[in-house]
Amino acid sequence: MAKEKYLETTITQALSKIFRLLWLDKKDISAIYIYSVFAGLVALSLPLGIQSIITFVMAAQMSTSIGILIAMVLTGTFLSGWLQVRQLEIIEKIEQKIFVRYAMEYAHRLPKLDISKLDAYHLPELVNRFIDVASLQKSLHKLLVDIPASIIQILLGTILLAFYHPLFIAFGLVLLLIVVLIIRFTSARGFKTSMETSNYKYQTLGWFEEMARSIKTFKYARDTRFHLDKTDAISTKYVRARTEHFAVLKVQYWSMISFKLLITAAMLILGVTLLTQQQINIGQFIASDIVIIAIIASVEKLIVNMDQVYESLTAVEKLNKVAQADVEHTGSIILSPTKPSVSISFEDVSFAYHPSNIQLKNINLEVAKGEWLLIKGSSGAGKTTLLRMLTGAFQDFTGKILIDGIPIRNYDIDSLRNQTSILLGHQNIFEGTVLQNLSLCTEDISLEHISAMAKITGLDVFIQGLPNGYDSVLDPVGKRISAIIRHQILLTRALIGKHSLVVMEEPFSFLNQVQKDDLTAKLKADGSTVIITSKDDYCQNLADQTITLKNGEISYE
Ligand SMILES: Nc1ncnc2c1ncn2[C@@H]1O[C@H](COP(=O)(O)OP(=O)(O)OP(=O)(O)O)[C@@H](O)[C@H]1O
Repeated sequence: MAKEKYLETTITQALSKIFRLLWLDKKDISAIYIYSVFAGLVALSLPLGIQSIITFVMAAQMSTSIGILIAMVLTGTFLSGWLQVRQLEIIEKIEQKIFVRYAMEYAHRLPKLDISKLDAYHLPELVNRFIDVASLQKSLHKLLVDIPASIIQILLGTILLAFYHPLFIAFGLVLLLIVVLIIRFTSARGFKTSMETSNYKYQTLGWFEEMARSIKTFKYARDTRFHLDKTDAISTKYVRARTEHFAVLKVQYWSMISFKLLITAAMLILGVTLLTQQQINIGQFIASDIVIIAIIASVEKLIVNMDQVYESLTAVEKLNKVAQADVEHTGSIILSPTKPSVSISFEDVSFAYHPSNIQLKNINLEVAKGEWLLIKGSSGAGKTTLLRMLTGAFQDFTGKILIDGIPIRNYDIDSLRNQTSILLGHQNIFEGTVLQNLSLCTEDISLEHISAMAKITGLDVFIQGLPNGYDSVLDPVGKRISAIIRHQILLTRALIGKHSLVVMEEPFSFLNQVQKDDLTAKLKADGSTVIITSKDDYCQNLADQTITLKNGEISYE
């Protein structure tokens, strides 16, 4: 499991990321705030209306004005409810958009991720970060509605109190300043601990995924506690991180509670003093109390929603781990689809996955158009690495790799891969129908072409035996199919389309003599340049050249 690298992100950077995300919906969000201000004002009209009603009642002035005031208070209540529903509608729309935006970003970016930079990660584990869309959606409501509404309510309430006596506002502002300072100085730590908590959450999830993936290993293992011990170790770290996070939240909660206590005490004492000194009347006293209660309710809302701020910042950070991960480099030259073959040359090429361990050393080779190159070598010699270089997967090699005399880095990577028939051990079957697995729903591929390729590899017999033929659904990773069928599916997939270059790892394994001959005949007829690895003696006489790799170097022994 790769260690999370995002602990270094500061809260300011995280805030700017969430700001950039929300900026996309700035119109909707502005509407929410406009509604918030209106809702705040309407809510405050309530105490003013009640104050007037009490003044009328105290003065024993039962007139039609009371009826109008009551109607106004009721209208205000209805209006604030309506504004709330409008806000909810907008938030719902933004939440839906965020889901779709991230889903599309993940789908678009995943196949383009820079594999060389993500080597340390297990991608199926990495994409677990998508579940943070739900955390973001959940906290978004608090972030956009509840928290701003509370802040607006507190500010407006404090301003309104100033109309009763200027002392109210001075006191309120000092308290607000204290709260702001406490949040300012504790939030960086709060974000850091929130990120740590989240890291351990994903480690737990990643570990369960790993256990599930290799379930048979654990099932058939001798009496072991390894799975429990490891889970226990991660859970302990999670609990420790969470306790630290909660400690930060507690400081913030207590500062809010102190604010609440102080404002209640001060306002009540001040109110009673002003009332007894007859500086305010009973109606003003009751109204100011209603405002104070509203402020306290808002402070309480802030307290309970405090952790949601961290949750949303952390969620965006996690989601961006894939949504903003580096994508692979691509050039601008389109490899023409009309070329039947290409020439390949490696000039003094060296490559290392990690600087300390060079996998390919000073490779020099020339493959003319339409030629076959067979690469041999023992396990770990660098055969697959050499083939992968031709797919444009790695860019940070030294030396030159030229395709038709043009550096491979200059080619548009999609056009290069469209013209290359690729069969590598890293490819796999995904959960979908046989047809989807073969064609990946490429539009310009006919079923006749697909079945012709399936006939060459011998896959047609398997498909004909399936109850739903091409529409039969395969398990993830092709779990319930045999190794030969798996190979035939991947080989057929690689053959589909028109290619000027064929890059294949062990294409002939599992095939019977007829299938081998059919495959050879097809590749020879196409006239493509073919670069393959094979342990099969069958290939010996097919290739125009054969090289043997030994520890990443061409061996001339
Ligand atoms: N993604 C990777 N990150 C780091 N090292 C890697 C990676 N892929 C392969 N290697 C290492 O590079 C070396 C060459 O591996 P490669 O897969 O190219 O050999 P190979 O000749 O194809 O072996 P095999 O026949 O077993 O597939 C090995 O030491 C391997 O451990």
